Amino acid sequence: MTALTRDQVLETLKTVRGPDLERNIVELGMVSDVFISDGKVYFSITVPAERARELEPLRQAAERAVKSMPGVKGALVSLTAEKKPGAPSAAPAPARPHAHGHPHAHGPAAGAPQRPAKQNIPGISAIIAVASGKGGVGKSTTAVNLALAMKANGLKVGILDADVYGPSMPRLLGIAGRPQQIENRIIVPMENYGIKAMSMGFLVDEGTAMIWRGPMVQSALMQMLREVAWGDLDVLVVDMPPGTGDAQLTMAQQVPLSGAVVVSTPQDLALIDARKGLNMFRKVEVPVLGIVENMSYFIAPDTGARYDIFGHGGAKAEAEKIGVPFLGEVPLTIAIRETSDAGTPVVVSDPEGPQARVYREIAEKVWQGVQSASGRAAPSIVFE
Ligand SMILES: Nc1ncnc2c1ncn2[C@@H]1O[C@H](COP(=O)(O)OP(=O)(O)OP(=O)(O)O)[C@@H](O)[C@H]1O
Repeated sequence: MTALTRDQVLETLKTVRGPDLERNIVELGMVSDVFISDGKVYFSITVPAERARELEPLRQAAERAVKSMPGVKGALVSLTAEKKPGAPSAAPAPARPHAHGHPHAHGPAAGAPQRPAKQNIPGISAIIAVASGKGGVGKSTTAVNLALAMKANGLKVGILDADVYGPSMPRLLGIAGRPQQIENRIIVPMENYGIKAMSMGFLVDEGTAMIWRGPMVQSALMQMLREVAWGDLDVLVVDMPPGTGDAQLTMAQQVPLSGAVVVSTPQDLALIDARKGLNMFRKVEVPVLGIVENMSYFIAPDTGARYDIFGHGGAKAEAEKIGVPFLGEVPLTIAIRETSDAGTPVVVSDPEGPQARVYREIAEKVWQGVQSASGRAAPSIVFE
C-alpha cells in the first residue's frame, strides 16, 4: 500500500462543503497544513470565532471524511478561530496592575480589577515558569538543571515541558516511551532522576505538534497541567515556549504561576528580548523571580581558563537597572552541552562539579524568591 499523502487528504476534504454550502472547505482556504504521522491525520479548520459552536458539525463531517479514507488510522481535526487583525486576543489581558495590587496578596484588594481566578493545582505548592525572550538561549537546559538542582536541594520537583512545538524534556531527561493513563483520562507522569516530568513529546510523535494552532496548544497544556497525577510537589517547573507572543502571554496568564525566571545570554539583542519577557510577566502580574545569564563566559575544556568573550555581565547590569533579582551566571561549557544531549544533565552527571554548584545556587535563590512571593505581598516590580 502506498503511503497516505496530504494531497489525497485535501482531495477528500474537497467533498466537504463550506459553512454556507457554497464551495468546499479546501477551496475556501479554511484547512490548515495537513500533518500525517503514523497513519493519523491532523489538521485544523479556521472559522470565524463567533461561528465556532455552530460549525461543530462541519468539523465532524471533515473528520468523518478523512477517517473513511483507506489507510487512515485516525484523525484529529480541530476548529480554530482566526483572530482579526487588531481585534483583542481571545484571552484578554487583565486590567493594568493596581499600584499595590499583587496576585499573591491575601484577599482581593478593595476595588481591585476583576480577573478570572486562576485555579491552583491541588498538591502543587508552587509553579514557576522558565522563559526566554527568544529561542536558543538555553532556556530548556536551564529549566531542567534548575529543576534537578531544586531536587538536589531537597525539594519535591516536577517539570512540565510547555514547549509544545519543540518539546525537549524527553531528550534532556533521557526518557522514552509513553506515559500510562489511569481512570478518568488522568495521566501518570514519567519520571527520571527523582523528578516527575510531562511533555507533549511523550504523547505525540516528533513533528506532530508542529501544525497545532493556539486553541489546541492551550488545551494540551491545560491537560498536562491538570489531568496529570503530579502528586505532592513543592515546585513544578514549567519550561515555557520561547518568545513573548500571544501564545506565551495566554499561557503565562492561564497557568497559576508563583513566579518566573527569565533566561538570557549576555548579548544586547538577547537582552532586549529578555526585557520583553519580563514585561510579559508584569502584564499578567506574575512576580519575576530573576534573570539567569546563560553562556555567560567560556571555560576552556583543556586548561579550565575562563574567557569573558560574550560581553559577560550584560544580564546582571540589566537586572540591576530594572530592579529584578540577578540569579546567577552559567558558563558556556562543553560539559553542559554534552550532558544535555546525552540525557544526563550536568546537575545529575557531575553533582559535585562547578556547573552543578552554579545551578544549585540559582535554585536556592529561586526558592527563596518563591517563598517571599507567596509568604507576603512582595513589592510590585516597577519597570522603566
Ligand atoms: N551553558 C551552556 N553551555 C553550553 N551549551 C549550552 C549551554 N546552555 C545551552 N546550551 C546548548 O545550547 C543549545 C540550545 O539550548 P536549549 O535547547 O536549552 O535552548 P532553548 O532556549 O530552550 O532553545 P529553544 O528555542 O529550542 O527552546 C543546546 O544545544 C544546549 O545544549
